[in-house]
Amino acid sequence: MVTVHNLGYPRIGAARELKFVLEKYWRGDAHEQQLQGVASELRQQHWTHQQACDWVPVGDFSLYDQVLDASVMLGNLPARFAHLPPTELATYFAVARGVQGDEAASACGHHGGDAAEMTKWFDTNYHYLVPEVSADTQFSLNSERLLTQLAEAHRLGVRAKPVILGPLTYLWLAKAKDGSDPLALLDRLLPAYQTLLSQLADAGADWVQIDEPILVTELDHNWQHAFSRAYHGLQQRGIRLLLATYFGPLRDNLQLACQLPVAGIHLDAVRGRDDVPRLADWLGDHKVLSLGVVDGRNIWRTDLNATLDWLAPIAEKFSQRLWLAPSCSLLHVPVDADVETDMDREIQGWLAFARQKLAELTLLRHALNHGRDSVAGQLAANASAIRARRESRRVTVAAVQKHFAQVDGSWGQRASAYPQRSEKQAAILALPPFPTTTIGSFPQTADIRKVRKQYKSGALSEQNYRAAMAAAIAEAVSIQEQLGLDVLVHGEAERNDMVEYFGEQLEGFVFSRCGWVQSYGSRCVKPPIIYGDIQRPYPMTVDWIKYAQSLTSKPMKGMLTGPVTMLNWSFVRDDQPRSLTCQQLALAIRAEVQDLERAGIGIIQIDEAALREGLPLRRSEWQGYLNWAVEAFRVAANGVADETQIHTHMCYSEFNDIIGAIAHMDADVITIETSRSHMELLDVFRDFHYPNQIGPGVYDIHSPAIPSAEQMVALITRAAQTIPAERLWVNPDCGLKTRRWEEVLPALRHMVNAAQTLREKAG
Ligand SMILES: CN1c2c(nc(N)[nH]c2=O)NC[C@@H]1CNc1ccc(C(=O)N[C@@H](CCC(=O)N[C@@H](CCC(=O)N[C@@H](CCC(=O)O)C(=O)O)C(=O)O)C(=O)O)cc1
Ligand SMILES: N[C@@H](CCS)C(=O)O
Ligand SMILES: [Zn+2]
Repeated sequence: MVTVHNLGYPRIGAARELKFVLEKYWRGDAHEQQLQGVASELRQQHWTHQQACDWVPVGDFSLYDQVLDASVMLGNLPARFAHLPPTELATYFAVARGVQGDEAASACGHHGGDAAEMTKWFDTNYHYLVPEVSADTQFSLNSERLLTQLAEAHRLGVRAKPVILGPLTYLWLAKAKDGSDPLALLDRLLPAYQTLLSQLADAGADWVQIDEPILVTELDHNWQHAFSRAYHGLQQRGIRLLLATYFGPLRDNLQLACQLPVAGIHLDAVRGRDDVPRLADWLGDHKVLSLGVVDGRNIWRTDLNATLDWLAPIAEKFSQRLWLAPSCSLLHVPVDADVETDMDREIQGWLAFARQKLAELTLLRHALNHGRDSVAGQLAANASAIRARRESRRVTVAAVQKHFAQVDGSWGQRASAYPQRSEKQAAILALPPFPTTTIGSFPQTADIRKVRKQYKSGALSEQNYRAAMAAAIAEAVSIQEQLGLDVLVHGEAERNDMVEYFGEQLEGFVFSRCGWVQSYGSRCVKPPIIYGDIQRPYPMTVDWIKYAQSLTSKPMKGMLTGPVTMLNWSFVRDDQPRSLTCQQLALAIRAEVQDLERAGIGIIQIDEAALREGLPLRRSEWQGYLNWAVEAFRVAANGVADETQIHTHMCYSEFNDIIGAIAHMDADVITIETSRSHMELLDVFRDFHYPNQIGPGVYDIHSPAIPSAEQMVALITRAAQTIPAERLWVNPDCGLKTRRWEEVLPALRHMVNAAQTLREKAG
């Protein structure tokens, strides 16, 4: 008998209940009790959604982030919060969001309240809070949260499988500020895990899922050895460990994984299917083989008949030792496709969100345990949905294919090299030294979002909606003129999201109404769905940018999202290589770039905020990705005359390994995140002799703190020691959409003053 289990469930709520109560709580409009009440209701609801599973994850629910939960459980909070009670909610949110202003002064000392660093969870658009460690770190177990949730689940009759982050992955995710090696802390960490497992056994847990996704990355000998050592130390009477790996194949770590003394192994059989024969051979006679056969990273229905054909011999061999699951936690997909009644019916029929994915798994279980005939009707319905998608005439568009066939190497090439282009651009733009600009978005105020909601629900006419957006743009332009910025932006008021906005206007995309996916904390994104060939039926931004330009004599930057970021932040069709879909996106963006140029816009920014996160988890595969990703950017950007200045923006701070690819993008100007690293990041640009212009961020937009002009002068002075001053721009780290005007106005005023000071100093 095959078993079905789940690795993790979306926790934000189908109607984003958790987001709304969290934000209420943070505003002081809800008590802790109310927050915990909603959280508990959500857990119950989610367990109900999963009740058909034989094992249901418990402990995957988090009020903010599962890695922060692990840090709290292991008693490892950043030292600057050490004086706060470690298990209190106020401490938890202080680490997640920082403690500001007066609160910081009283609670944490002058600058002690900075939030923990946030970064991408593997190759997803989810962000976790980075554990901070040092050579002195000590761990002490606080398992109350997990044990309470386990008791709650048991009370409700849930067949609970506690989920914990494994010790190696925890240390791998951690950053040591003192330069020490986090792996050296393993011996200090393991006793906490041993005690935890024994407590879980006492609390009646049978299986424990222990997540070690780093097993799908290239691990050196030290880490591989540490796995053996750790797991030999974690054997515990009365508890069976299911070692969960996901986001890729095990490959060179497969043998290691098979040799670990655990009771079962979960493999992502969507991305790691080629591993299955070896895993099945090497696993041994007693271990459970859990196969993630339903894609937890995408929203397409699974081809159940093909999956059954493939699974049948494995089920025969493993019998009750075969478990089925999604490939990874369902955190990365929305909750329910059935509520998407506004969506094109045909395409809705091709989709499976979290609830539908679990239903697919139980159907597979039924077919394997009781024969396919017992679910013949449902399997036939699945087959017809799969066939409908495969044969749909809406997926392939002849005009796109024809356009695509015309692309040759010249499309990615500017007419002249950077030195010639920059002279021409400088002559036209006549910008001062240290030109100031911003990254694109201005605060998305509650008013702006409310107006959009009214428009989308039909309560506001298109004319009135556009008038409201025009007013917001005009205000943003006027504010920038008053501030004295050199290159202006329109502020992106009309955009719900930098990816969704463009997807909504392109053919080949569909949109969900409620398909929210958590990005971090209470923040969510609604990734567009790419189902077919992509075309741009009409210009997407030209009217707004032209309007903004008409309000000022200063240069107005056109503002676009690049093809690689569009791809990486969407749910992408799985019937052709991602590189091909990316090229189609590139052609659509290229057409927009050329239309902006024709409309007289002389500076165009193409954001590639997600270029780096698309890097495969294994380094050996990086170059292949970078080749097509950079070429897609070049095709999008380089169809313009030398006089048009192309900017790109990347809001992350790790360029060391990809600087060659960044240089090959050949944008005239790149704006990057640097303020937190105090410009250290620029060393790599210097060492590489990066030739083009750079705008290193001088204002950390993730913090509500308002940097002074002096701080910004110091940062740019530091930057000028690394990069020639004539190639430096002055700008924030990223867009300002999540900030409030009260923070943005003084910060930008200081930024303009800082540039002025630098110009005076330079004489
Ligand atoms: C730069 N980042 C982005 C990533 N991915 C993207 N796709 N986009 C990004 O910008 N990944 C990396 C980072 C992640 N960072 C963020 C930052 C901020 C958010 C965020 O603020 N998300 C919003 C939702 C944004 C949105 O789509 N808004 C819509 C709908 C607004 C809405 O919810 N309206 C309410 C009613 C509001 C009212 O009445 O006042 C409703 O419909 O009920 C819009 O503006 O129209 C969030 O709130 O979570 C995400 C990732
Ligand atoms: N232009 C976008 C980039 C974010 S990465 C913004 O300013 O919000
Ligand atoms: Zn950014």
